[in-house]
Amino acid sequence: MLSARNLTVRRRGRAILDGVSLDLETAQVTALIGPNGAGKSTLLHVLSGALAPCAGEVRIAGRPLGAWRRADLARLRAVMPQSSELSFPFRAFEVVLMGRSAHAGRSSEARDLEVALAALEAVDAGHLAERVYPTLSGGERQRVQLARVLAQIWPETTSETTSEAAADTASDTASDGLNPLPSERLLLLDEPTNNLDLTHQHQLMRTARLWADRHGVGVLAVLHDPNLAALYADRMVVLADGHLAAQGTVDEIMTAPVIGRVFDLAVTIERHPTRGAPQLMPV
Ligand SMILES: Nc1ncnc2c1ncn2[C@@H]1O[C@H](COP(=O)(O)OP(=O)(O)OP(=O)(O)O)[C@@H](O)[C@H]1O
Repeated sequence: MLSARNLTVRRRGRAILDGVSLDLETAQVTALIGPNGAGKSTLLHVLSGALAPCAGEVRIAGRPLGAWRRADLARLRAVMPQSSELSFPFRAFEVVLMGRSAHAGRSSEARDLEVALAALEAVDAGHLAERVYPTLSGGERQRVQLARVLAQIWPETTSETTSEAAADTASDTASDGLNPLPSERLLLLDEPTNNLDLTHQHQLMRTARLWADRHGVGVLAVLHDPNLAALYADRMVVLADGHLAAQGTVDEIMTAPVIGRVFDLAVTIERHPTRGAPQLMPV
């Protein structure tokens, strides 16, 4: 779905991303982990097209990022940045409706509202719909922002209005009218669990998992908690000092040598008692 090759970004003469290559597959959740300053947000900016790399290339569905029309790209992949400040007194549902702007001319106002409200329900924020966004808590805002990106890539074939949306995603047509858009979608999430309480952290990751499994969405999430990542992700990509330190399945990455080397932390790995996923403990 997405392939990135040899991405390099330099700032002040320093490579903050240095020759990073990765692939994101449909229907998979990939966790991007690494120490502070490793380059995770920078990589997400480059993958989303918000930042042009000094070298390297990103392709989505085989097409270079720059060759996509903005509106087509916006219906294919949604990006949740690390923070989204809004000073205007928008109501929460209006913030979520912003995610529907990519569908202008293709979707009715009624359908957009239906999707926005369903997306809020999907992140346990239906009760916040009428609240004024700047008055929400950090975690409440975070859930509204997640609803916004879900609304942006919401499956279009059904009028399903629950968090378990449609079982099948529509094929769509690019605005050049020639090439069908791939039916799969991408979600790029930068530290989506910031400010979320324990319950909502797990709920967010369950939502990411559900969208990967049910709708074939490829999810990349920057996460600071490897244990949370290991419970929900298929793969982990580890950045350290701008370099790709490791990538692989959760079992390949959640090992004492890899985690110890990257985070400079001695750990032991245990299995989750019921789910079997590897969980690390500092020693
Ligand atoms: N515009 C910039 N100018 C100079 N340095 C920058 C700029 N943007 C980022 N950096 C530096 O690049 C490095 C990577 O930053 P980035 O925000 O991508 O890291 P991160 O892995 O997301 O960190 P964190 O986990 O702390 O959020 C950091 O050392 C940061 O200070």
